[in-house]
Amino acid sequence: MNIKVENITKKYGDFLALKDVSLSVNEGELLALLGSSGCGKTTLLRIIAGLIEHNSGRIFLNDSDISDWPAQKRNTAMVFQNYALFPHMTLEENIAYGLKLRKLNKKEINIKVMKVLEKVRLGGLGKRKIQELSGGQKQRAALARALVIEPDILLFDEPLSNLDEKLRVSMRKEIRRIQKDTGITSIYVTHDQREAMAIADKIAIMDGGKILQYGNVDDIYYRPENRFTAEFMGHINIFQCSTQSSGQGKYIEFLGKRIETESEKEIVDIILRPEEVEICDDGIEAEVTDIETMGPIIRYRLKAADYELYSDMLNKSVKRSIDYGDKVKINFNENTLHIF
Ligand SMILES: Nc1ncnc2c1ncn2[C@@H]1O[C@H](COP(=O)(O)OP(=O)(O)OP(=O)(O)O)[C@@H](O)[C@H]1O
Repeated sequence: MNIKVENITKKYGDFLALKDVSLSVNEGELLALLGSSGCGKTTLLRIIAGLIEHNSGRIFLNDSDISDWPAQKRNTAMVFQNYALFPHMTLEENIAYGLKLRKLNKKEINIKVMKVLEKVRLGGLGKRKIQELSGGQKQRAALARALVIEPDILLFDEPLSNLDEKLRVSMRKEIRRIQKDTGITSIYVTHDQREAMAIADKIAIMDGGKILQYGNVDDIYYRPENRFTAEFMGHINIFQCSTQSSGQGKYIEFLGKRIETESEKEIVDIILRPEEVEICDDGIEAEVTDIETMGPIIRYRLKAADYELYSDMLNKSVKRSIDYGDKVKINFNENTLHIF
């Protein structure tokens, strides 16, 4: 199913939580809604599920306008951070619950439950009580319960926030595998940019009830359209620079390079990702003011001309040992600069 959301607005009292939000998700794709706390991610997800009403705008599944359909009719399933499982029931009973409501017979229910438990790798644990499952197993159970009803749309609301880092990484791979396997169109709410990049086909960056940028993972990371997106998607160097005019147009001078810009502004923000700043044999002089080793990557803090900036180098590509206070040469490809 394709999902299309057009010009959704949502008010809580006087507070405008969603401002004219539009987006679409293609059949079989996973869209991550990424933004910080309070930006409206959960509100949008719940509106799509039909759990809360919106003030204006339309929602389409394929070509059907479902804006006025009740939640039960939409055939969406939601996976929550707190699992929302029934603690007094066994794993099997939890998963069978939605099928019983749909009045399937016992045999059909049994087959579907067994199959989905295998899919989420919980086969053999069906008779366990929910309390007897680990955090990761509970999240698999929540996913199984969502999958078993064969939804058209899967909605994930920060499903991995309760798990520790290692489990989060393995569970997001698992969710990705299952989502690709089943081909169910999905929307995944998260505030973690690494999680979004690891799991999604497309990312929508949200802030203040608006979508600031929508695109595939590379677009969002390498071609940010605004400062917020660039800052949200990882560590950055950011500088302010004044623009100058020449006969041919406007330009900025930055670390000895003259860079043309179409910006009309007098002062622009320049963003340069640390992995684009290379310590090399030839280039701009800089002094090392701090070193942080992060396993495969070393992050150097540098002072070059009047700028402080970071360089992330692959540990194994650093040819000689570099110490605090050392003088080094740095370079960067000016095409990797983002000017806002
Ligand atoms: N029932 C409500 N009544 C009033 N305001 C609400 C209600 N629900 C949410 N809000 C407000 O709407 C805004 C968006 O909330 P929402 O839960 O959608 O954000 P979010 O991006 O999912 O944040 P989080 O990651 O913290 O869950 C927030 O400012 C929140 O305080």
